[in-house]
Order: sequence, then structure tokens, then C-alpha cells
Amino acid sequence: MASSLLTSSKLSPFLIPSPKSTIFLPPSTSLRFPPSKPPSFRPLPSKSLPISSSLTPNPLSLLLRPLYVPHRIPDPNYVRVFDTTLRDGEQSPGATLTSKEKLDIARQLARLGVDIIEAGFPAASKDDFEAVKAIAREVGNAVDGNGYVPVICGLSRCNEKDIKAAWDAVKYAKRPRIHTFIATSGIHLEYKLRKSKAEVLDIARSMVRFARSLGCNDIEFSPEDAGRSDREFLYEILGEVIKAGATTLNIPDTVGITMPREFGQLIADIKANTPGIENIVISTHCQNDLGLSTANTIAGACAGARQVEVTINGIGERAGNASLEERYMVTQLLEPSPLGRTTFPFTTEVVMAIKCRGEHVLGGLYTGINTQHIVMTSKMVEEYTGLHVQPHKAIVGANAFAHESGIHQDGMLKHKGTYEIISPEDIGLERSNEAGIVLGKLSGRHALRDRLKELGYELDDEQLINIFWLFKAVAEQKKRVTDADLIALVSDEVFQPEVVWKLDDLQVTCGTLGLSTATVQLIDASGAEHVACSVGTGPVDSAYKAIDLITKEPVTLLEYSMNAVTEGIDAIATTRVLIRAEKSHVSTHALTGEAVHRTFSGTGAGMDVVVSSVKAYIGALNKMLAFKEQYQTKAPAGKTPVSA
Ligand SMILES: CC(=O)SCCNC(=O)CCNC(=O)[C@H](O)C(C)(C)COP(=O)(O)OP(=O)(O)OC[C@H]1O[C@@H](n2cnc3c(N)ncnc32)[C@H](O)[C@@H]1OP(=O)(O)O
Ligand SMILES: CC(C)C(=O)C(=O)O
Ligand SMILES: [Mg+2]
Repeated sequence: MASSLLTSSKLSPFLIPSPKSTIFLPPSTSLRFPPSKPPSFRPLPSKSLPISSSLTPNPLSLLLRPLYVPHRIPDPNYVRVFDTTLRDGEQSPGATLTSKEKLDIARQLARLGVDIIEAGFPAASKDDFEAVKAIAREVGNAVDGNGYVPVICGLSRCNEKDIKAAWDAVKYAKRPRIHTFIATSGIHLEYKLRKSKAEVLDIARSMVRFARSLGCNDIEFSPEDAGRSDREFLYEILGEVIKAGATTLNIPDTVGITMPREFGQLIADIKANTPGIENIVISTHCQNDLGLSTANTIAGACAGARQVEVTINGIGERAGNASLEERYMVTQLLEPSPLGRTTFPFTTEVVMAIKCRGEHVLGGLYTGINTQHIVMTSKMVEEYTGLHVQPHKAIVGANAFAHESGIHQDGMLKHKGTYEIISPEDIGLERSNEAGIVLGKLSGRHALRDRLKELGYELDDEQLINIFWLFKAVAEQKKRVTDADLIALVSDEVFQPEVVWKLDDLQVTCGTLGLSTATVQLIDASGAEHVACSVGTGPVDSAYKAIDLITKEPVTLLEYSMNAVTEGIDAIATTRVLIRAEKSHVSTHALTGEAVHRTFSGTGAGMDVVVSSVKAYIGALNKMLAFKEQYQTKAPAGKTPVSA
């Protein structure tokens, strides 16, 4: 199906008619293919949506989403997104959420347009029961302008108490769902449940019936650890729960052990061998123990699953197995939180994979997610759980749309499709600069010129080359060169007066063991070298005194200030000095009659504070000397220019 604008008369009969005459058919991507297929951009909706009790109408919900019928999806290409951030996600060690936080996240998930929100495990605690109930009452009833409202789901073991609690919490929603599960693998039956297959089969069947008997017509059943379960037993138990009234069958790879092809085959086999399967929706639930959860989920969808269970930021059960411990610890050292590894498929990865490749390689699959809310949702979950997303994480990581090497930056400046397959606007990301360029030691001249232009500096080629090497020198010592760094470098290099004296070399010794001593070598306008040495009260004072010995221009230092323009140990320091010649040029103020002395300022920038200070001093001296020369050659006899 083409990603194009069609009139509503051409719509699939499964789609609810749009109030407007045009509609984006799925997938409405801003895919970046070569220029023959230019990216399409749509305006971003308003940013920073307030967290309020009323839901913002989701403009895409009506356009993309087929009518909700629990056991059947009218459009065979539509994939339901079941978000379990608030249930499996909350099982991440350390990710406990308060009821208010859960409610906030649920509201945001509704803005994102997920089809089902698994809000919690109501039997687990009174708090979780109340949180699920509150979500069901509010989010589960906030039907948006297009008729969209998420299904609110609660998880329960296969026992009456859990199922009753789940129902009592979710029943307030317009579309309530009970999700019940029981393990089916040999290892779980033998060691955990200590039950036979026949017993488990009987429990599953009777508990699904029980859930139906409560008045719930939307029942999801999961054979826990399906990835390691005996196939024949799976077909049998799934067939039985369908007969008992299950409307969605979720196939969990609970320990994340399957390979994508294997998981796809599992779904295909279930589809081919389970009696009555054509009357229900098949779902995937893939843990990430081998880092394959997203791949497995997509493989499952390709094999016929039409619901995908995912979480925001990939949070979920467990801390991982032994072989991953090492990586876990390293990540902990580098990052503020242990989410270096994810445990679940990222909602965003699965959704964006379907959005980007659904039409071309996934047989036309699409979802109803309004991807422009992705960034906001990710940030909210990060904030509330305290589990930080690693910078290099796909889609939502801080570096996902950043480009640091010169060749990439050059490509991005020429055409964004050269290095980006997704437009950041599509996920609601506003970049500080158009092409996502991060200046660093691998950047080239194109990127530097472009950034300087954005900052308002139009440099000629020679200036650019000078700045470029200075920039490289800074970048070699800093992780990132910021705008403030650049501005400091430009002012230092470009806005200097005509050079009379130039710093060639500087050596200082200072500390508590003796007097501060500086040796300075300056070059004069003719290129001759001059060296002097002096002691002083500190490294800057001794360097300034050494300079005075060379220039023989006695001055008074009126002001000296230093700022770290950027943060951290590798910050650039800018120094500003204000000097006055001892035999200063004086004039009389026209109004006050006071003597006005001409002063001269200079600035210097650099990561070495003494070098930065010396550059500032020499800059001020050069201004003073230039002024002196101008005055001596141009001032009419008997007149002194007014000082400033
Ligand atoms: C793969 C998953 O993500 S499964 C979901 C995991 N989520 C949770 O566990 C939610 C938080 N859990 C809890 O708060 C608690 O475990 C509770 C309240 C659910 C249960 O607490 P307790 O009653 O004290 O039981 P406990 O957790 O110690 O043990 C689990 C019991 O349930 C049984 N059980 C486990 N799964 C199931 C199931 N799907 N259906 C029925 N019984 C089950 C176990 O065999 C064990 O029974 P036993 O006491 O007869 O040996
Ligand atoms: C409860 C089930 C679906 C689960 O989370 C799992 O098996 O991983
Ligand atoms: Mg799970």
C-alpha cells in the first residue's frame, strides 16, 4: 500500500471514515530514500503537551485505526500495540512507580495512541489495584474526538482471586481486558508450578471461563515460557482456551531464548496447528535476554501475530543472565543508571521499524501510533522510573540523530537522507540545529563553516582555515565543541586588532616552592623574536611583567576577569583585561571637565588559563599601540582624542 494521500472514497472499508476528505494511508512515514522519493514532512503538533486529565485528540487515531473488536482486527495489516510499561516495565528492578506516575504515563500512552495499556497486576498490591482502577476510570474513558480510547488491561495468574482483582480494577474502562497466564514449559511445570500438563490445561481452561463469567468479553491468555514449551501441548492448551473464550493469545518468549527465525516459526506453527486460531488475535511478548526482542517481535508479526507487546524504553523484567553481568557493570560505571541493557522490545523500535519498513518489506503492516509523541513519552518514563536511556539507543537515545564525523556531516548538510532514515520530527524531536551536527574532533570544514554561519559568523576562507585548526586543537581535548567554545575561538582569532606583538612561547613555573617565574617569547611586527623572564606574585603576574620588559610600554592593569565559558575540567577560559598606558592619552570631558583616560581592552580564550590571560593582555597592548600610532600620525597638533 502506498504511503500517499487518497480521497476517503478509496478507503478500506475497515477504516472508520474520516471527517476530512483526505487521509494518510499507512504507513505515513518520512522515510529517507534517495531523492527520487523525497521525504514528506508534516507539521509537528504543539510541543510539551500539558499533563492534564483530558486527552488531546489524537489526529491519527481515526485515520489509521480499524474499529476495535476484541477477537478480530478488521484490517489484516493492522498491528495492535500493547504497551506493558506499567506492568512488565515496572518489574524492572528499581523501576517502581507511584500511582500518580502510572496515571501520568497512561495518559501519555493514550496520546501516543497505543491500542492496549497493560496498567498493572491488580492482585499484587492494594496500590497497584488502585492505580489500575484509576487508569481504567480516567484514561479508559477518555474517548478522543476520533473515537479512540485505549483498552485497559490488568494481569492475573490463573486463579480466581487474581482474576477477580483484575476485573474489579479494569471494569471501569470502556474497553476492559483481563490478561491471565500460566506457564506451559516443562521446567516451569515441574519446578515452579509442580503440576502436570493435564492440571495446567484444566486450570487454564477453567480460569478463562471464569474470567468470561465475570462479564469480560476481552480475555488475553499467555502460556508463559512458550518459547521453551512443548509444541503439541501449546497447540492443545491454546485450542482449549479459545474454546473457553479467550480473544487474544499472547506467545511469550519469557526468558528471551529464541532466535528471530525460531520465534517466527513458533508463531507460524501455532497459527497453522491450533484449532480455532482464526477466531482470535495472536500476540508476541519477547524478552530481551539475548538482545533479540525487537527482531523476534518483528519476526512474529511477519509470521502472523497482530499484537505486539512492548514497553517504552525497553524496560522490563530481570537484570539479565551471567554472561551479561559484565556489560551491566561497565554500563553502570559509565551511566547514571543500569539501563545499559534493555529487557524488552522498545515500543519505539518496533513501531518505527514497522513504520519505516512496513510497506516495503513487511507486507504492508502498520500501527496506529502517533510517533510524534515518542520522545515525550520516552522522557517521561525515563524521568519517572529513573532508568536512563543509553545515549546510543536507537530512536530515543541522545545520539540517535547526532552526527559527529566530517564525512557524515558534509553528507547531512547536502541531503539529510544520506545518513538518516527517520526524520527526527517524526518522533517529536526538535534538534538544536537542522542537520543534527555535533562538532567534535572528527568534524570537517563544511560542518564548522555551517555552524559558524548559524551563529552569525560569515568567515572568509583564510579565517575559516585558521579557526579550523584552532577548533581541531580544542576538539582533540574536549568531547564536544559547543557554540560557546566556538564564539570564544572566533572572537579570539577574528576580532583581534592588527598584530604588533604576537605570543610565540610561554613557560611558567608556580606553586608553593618558590617565586612564580615566567619566560615569554614574543614576535614583533617584523618577525623578530624577543625573550624576557620575570618573577611575580603568580603565573599571570610574572608573565605580564615579562611582557612589559619586552614591549617597554608601561601600563596599568585596570581590570582582569576570567570566565569558564564551558563546563567541566576541559572548559575554555576566556580572559578579559582592561589596561591604560602609564603615560595615558588624556582629554577633557566636554560637559564635566574631568580628565578622561583612554583605556584598551583585550580578550583571550583557551583551555590554559595562563595562555588565555597572556593573549588577552597582548591583545589590549596591540590595541593601545595601534591607537598610539594612529594618534601620532593623524591627530592634529595640540588636540588629544577623547578617551573611551
Ligand atoms: C513472567 C512474568 O512476568 S509473570 C508476572 C510477574 N509479576 C509478578 O509477580 C507481580 C508481583 N507479584 C506479587 O506481588 C506476588 O508474587 C503475588 C501477590 C502475585 C503472589 O504472592 P504470593 O501469593 O505470596 O506467592 P509467591 O509470589 O510467593 O509465589 C507464587 C505462587 O503462585 C504460583 N503461580 C505462579 N504463576 C502462576 C500462574 N500463572 N497461575 C497460577 N499460579 C501461579 C506459584 O506456583 C506459587 O504458588 P505456591 O505458593 O503454591 O508455590
Ligand atoms: C506474564 C507474561 C506474559 C510475561 O510477562 C512473560 O512471560 O514474560
Ligand atoms: Mg514478560
